[in-house]
Amino acid sequence: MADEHTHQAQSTQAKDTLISGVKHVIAVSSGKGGVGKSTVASNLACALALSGAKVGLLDADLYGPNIPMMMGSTAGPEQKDGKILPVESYGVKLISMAFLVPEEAPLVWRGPMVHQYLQAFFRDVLWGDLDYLLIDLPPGTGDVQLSLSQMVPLAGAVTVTTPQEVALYDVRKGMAMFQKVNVPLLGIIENMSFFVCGHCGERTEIFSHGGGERAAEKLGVPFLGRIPIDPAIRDGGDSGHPIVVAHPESPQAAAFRDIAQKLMNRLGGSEKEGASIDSLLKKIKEPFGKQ
Ligand SMILES: Nc1ncnc2c1ncn2[C@@H]1O[C@H](COP(=O)(O)OP(=O)(O)OP(=O)(O)O)[C@@H](O)[C@H]1O
Repeated sequence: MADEHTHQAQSTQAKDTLISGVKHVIAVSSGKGGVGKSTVASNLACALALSGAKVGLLDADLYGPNIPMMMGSTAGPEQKDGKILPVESYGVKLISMAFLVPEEAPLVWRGPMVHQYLQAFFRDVLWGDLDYLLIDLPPGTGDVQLSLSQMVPLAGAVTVTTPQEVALYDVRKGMAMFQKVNVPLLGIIENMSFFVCGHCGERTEIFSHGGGERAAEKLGVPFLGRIPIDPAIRDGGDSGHPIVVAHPESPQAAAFRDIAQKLMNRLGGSEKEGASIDSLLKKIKEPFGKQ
C-alpha cells in the first residue's frame, strides 16, 4: 500500500514537472474520425490566442497530423540548445508529428513508440509559459489517450461530435474512458450541426438535430455549443487560414469564440470577455500580418 502511494506521488510529481509552465492542458477528442476535431482545435486555439491568452497547440494525432496544414505552417520547427522551438502561427505555438517525418512516410506506431513521442513533445519542446495547451488527439480511445492521461495533468477533455446517433455512441465510449482515468469532462462541442443555404437561407440538419446537447445532458457534462457545416470553415482548414482569423466577423467565427470563452470561464481564465470585432480585426492584421 505504502509502495502504491509512493508510486502515485512520484508519478503526480513527474506529471507536474513535465510541462511546468503550462496552466491548463486541454485534450480535444472525438469518438469518431472526420467529425472536425482538428478544425475545432485549430479554431479554438486561435480564438483563445485572440482573447489575449498564451496558447499552444500540440498535434498528437500521430496517425494523421493535419494541424500544420490547417494552421498554415508547413515550415518545420527550429532547434535551440538541443530543444525544439515550437512553430508560431496566428499567435499559437504549434508542434506536430507532421513537422518531424517526411510527408509521404507511413505513420505506423506501436504503443511504446507512441509513449516516447508524446513524452518528447512535452519534454523536448520549449513551450515556455502558456495559459492553455490544446492537444489534438487521434479519434477514438487508444494508446495516445491513455499515455497522455498518465503523462501530464489534464485540466480536462472536450469532445467534438456530429449530432447523429452513430457518432454519439462513440462519444459515450470516449467520455467513459476519460472518466475511468480521472480526466475531467469539460464538455461536448457539436460540429456540422446544420447547414444554411447561401442562396435561399434554408436551414438543413444534415446529420440530424440536437444529439450533442442530448448526450451532454445524459452524461451530465456541459454542452459548449454548436458549429454549422459551412464551406468557409472547410476552406479555412484547407488553405491554412482558420475561419476565426480569416473571417472574424462571421457567425461561424463567433460560434468558435463563444465556445472558447465558455472554456476560459470554466477554467477560471482571466482573458477579456467579448472583445469587439474591430479590436479582433486589428489584432489579426497587426501581429499576424506576416503570415
Ligand atoms: N463545420 C465544418 N464545416 C465544413 N467543413 C468542416 C467543418 N468541420 C470540419 N470540416 C471539414 O471536414 C473535414 C474533416 O475535418 P477534421 O480533419 O477537422 O476532422 P477530424 O475529426 O480531426 O478528423 P480525423 O481526426 O479523423 O483526422 C475537413 O476537410 C474539414 O475542413
